[in-house]
Amino acid sequence: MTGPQILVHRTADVLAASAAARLVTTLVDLQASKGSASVVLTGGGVGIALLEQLCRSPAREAVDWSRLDLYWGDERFVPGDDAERNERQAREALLNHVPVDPARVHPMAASDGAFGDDPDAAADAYARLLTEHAGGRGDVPAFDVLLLGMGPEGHIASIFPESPAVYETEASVVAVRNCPKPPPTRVSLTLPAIRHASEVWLLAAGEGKADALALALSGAGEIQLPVAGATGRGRTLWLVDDAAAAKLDHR
Ligand SMILES: O=C1O[C@H](COP(=O)(O)O)[C@@H](O)[C@H](O)[C@H]1O
Repeated sequence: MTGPQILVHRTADVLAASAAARLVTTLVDLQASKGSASVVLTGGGVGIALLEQLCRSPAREAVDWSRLDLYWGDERFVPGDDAERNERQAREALLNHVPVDPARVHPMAASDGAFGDDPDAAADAYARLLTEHAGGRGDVPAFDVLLLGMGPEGHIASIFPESPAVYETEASVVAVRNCPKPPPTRVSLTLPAIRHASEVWLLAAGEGKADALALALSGAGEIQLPVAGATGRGRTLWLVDDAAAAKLDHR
């Protein structure tokens, strides 16, 4: 793999605002060139801050929200109205405030949803949805932009180091149990599904993320450090702040 392109921002706020501006421009370009666009959303501090910044930006009017497909990279498997839900946080930060087409917003199921308290059934259902949306070209759509946060131990989506999810090579979506970070039960895209994206944008802020980023650049494997396996087909972009970049010697 060629290494990620790394863009360092002064603070977490600057990073979120800059990533929001980048996303607007990217969506406008994609919609102009091929009519619609697809984005995979992430939970986490910077991922939600990006959506809040986008909501505040007058430039949001440049996006045709009705021609956008939205997916999630992972979800906390809790009731639909739980404040921990990545979906709920994304709706409150942005989606409730822009005219998205509800039929093109594709959340993962909640623990009180259509599949009951069965994360395997929820994961299988999301995998089927992705296959339908792939339009006969494989199991997963070619997402335009896939956003990821990262935990201090290098987890991305809900793929934790040395966990069963990181060994998955067949399924596009898996149920995740016994997560070291609460809540313990989740649903997540797998690394092969993430690598279907045209562009992967990793968002990381704060000194707690510095070691994992440095290790990933120094050749750590994806089993020990899942972020090392999160690459896009066309481009992998790390959008980070000064504190997260402190141990990188790329500059
Ligand atoms: O639990 C999760 O955490 C990661 C990272 O979150 P952060 O607050 O440390 O940035 C996030 O990417 C993932 O989507 C989420 O479910």
